[in-house]
Amino acid sequence: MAEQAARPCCLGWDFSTQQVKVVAVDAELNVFYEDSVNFDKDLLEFGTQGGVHVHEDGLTVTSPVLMWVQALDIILERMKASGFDFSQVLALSGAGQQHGSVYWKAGASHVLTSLSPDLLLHKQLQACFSIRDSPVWMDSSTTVQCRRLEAAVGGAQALSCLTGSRAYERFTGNQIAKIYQQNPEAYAHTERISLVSSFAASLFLGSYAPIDYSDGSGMNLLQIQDKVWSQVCLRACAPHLEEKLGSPVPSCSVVGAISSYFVQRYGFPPGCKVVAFTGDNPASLAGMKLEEGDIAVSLGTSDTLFLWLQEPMAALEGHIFCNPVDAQHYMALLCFKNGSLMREKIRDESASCSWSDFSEALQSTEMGNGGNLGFYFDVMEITPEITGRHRFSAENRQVSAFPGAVEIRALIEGQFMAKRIHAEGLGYRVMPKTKILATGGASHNRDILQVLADVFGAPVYVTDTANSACVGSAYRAFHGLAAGTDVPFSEMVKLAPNPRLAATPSPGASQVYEALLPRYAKLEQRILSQTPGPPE
Ligand SMILES: Nc1ncnc2c1ncn2[C@@H]1O[C@H](COP(=O)(O)OP(=O)(O)O)[C@@H](O)[C@H]1O
Ligand SMILES: O=C(CO)[C@@H](O)[C@H](O)COP(=O)(O)O
Repeated sequence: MAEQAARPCCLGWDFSTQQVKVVAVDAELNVFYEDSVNFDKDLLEFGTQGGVHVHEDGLTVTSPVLMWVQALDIILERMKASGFDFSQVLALSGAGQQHGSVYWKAGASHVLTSLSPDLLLHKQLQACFSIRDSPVWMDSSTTVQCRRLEAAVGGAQALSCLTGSRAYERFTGNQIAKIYQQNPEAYAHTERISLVSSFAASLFLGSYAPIDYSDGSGMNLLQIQDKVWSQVCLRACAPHLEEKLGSPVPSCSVVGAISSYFVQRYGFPPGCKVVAFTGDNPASLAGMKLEEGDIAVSLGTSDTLFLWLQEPMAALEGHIFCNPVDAQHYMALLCFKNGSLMREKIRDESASCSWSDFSEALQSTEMGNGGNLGFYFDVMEITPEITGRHRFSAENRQVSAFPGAVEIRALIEGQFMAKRIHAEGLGYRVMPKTKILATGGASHNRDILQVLADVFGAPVYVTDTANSACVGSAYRAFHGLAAGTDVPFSEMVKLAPNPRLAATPSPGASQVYEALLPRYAKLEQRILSQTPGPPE
């Protein structure tokens, strides 16, 4: 093979719900390498669906932590086999699905610091976890713990003011409380608790990496203005929790140099810096170069809508996280659990398992779908807390089914109308200059993006890769190289490719959806009033 020219770069990782992904970005901030390992397809032995195990109670959702480790082994071995020149990696950072938690067993730190380069990671970490099935963001089994936490701080609004969110079932503090109450022995044998992001950073660091402010904001434990753990929240969840979490750090922190394991096994340079990993949505904000006034829509396993905030605005719906690229600012986020996995189900039922048939259905149906509206929540939705499928005719009569193409458009229009209604409910407005930045796997689908543009009445832009969390992590790694120089992140990414226009609102779209949105909102309230909330 011809000698490859040296190409200094940074790596960006994403330990998301369904995959481990990596990109390599060169000094001109161009992506020149991408790979991913899909848990369901490439690690069949773990038997996951959509990267997770949904337990029999229908509420508990976990992922095997060793599956994540093994996926990293696979991707690194593939890179090595492809001849990737690890010696050019100046720094790396990454992201993880938010809120998930990893429980390192007492003594695991010694294993992490003395890994043999002759063996794969998963072979050496088999006995390092006191909980082998990590709770993840799709879990909704901790309602009892949520109410206790809110009571401990003076109510939902007080908790939202303190930590950026009322208590949410998927948030890590409530998950830790459940493990302490239901598995006290495992909790006692746990010497460190990581988020998925800081767990992944720990693998590269060869020691426990700290939790960053931005992903730490998704725990119901961090005071988002003072950026310290809330003692009252820690005490309400579990004893000795602060020592198990370690101290949180600014998201731009260089947390150390890469472990000798990676230097000896893969040829990383000993000075390769590890920059704090963060949540996948904060990393996506970095990767899309999101600016104030823009709205980001991530269409991954979860759907999220997020935007840049200068000041926190406590609310009883949605979340405020510390901003991952500007320590003085924040980001607001709404999360929708019935995202890509719901779209896949309707695709399989109504479009013969084919995305091209799915697209044809969207192309063959009119904006507004003849007044038909649908709500599709096969798992308990987060925003709002509704479950089940609910269909309504133009006359607001509940019906049991739609024809295939109508079903597909009802799903997509409903998902985007929900996003717009709940965003506007929090005071966010589409302004004349608003850009919608779309990312995530479904942002590959031009016809889905057209509906997004129509419903929001705003142009939709995409970046070259849908893996914005990976790209944002690589950008943050480059920014880490400039640590101590006070170069702002925005300055560092100026040269990065700008998002490109993917869809603009169709003529007449605003009239159609200005009429439909209030109907959708009223029907959502009707369903909410008929749906029992999550079990107390
Ligand atoms: N052409 C497409 N149209 C719609 N959805 C798509 C398309 N291609 C991929 N997807 C969806 O993208 C999802 C994966 O998105 P991704 O952002 O990688 O997920 P995550 O980061 O949560 O693991 C898949 O579940 C799949 O349904
Ligand atoms: O819970 C949230 C955000 O609050 C989810 O967005 C998770 O962060 C999962 O991310 P994806 O795997 O869907 O990207």
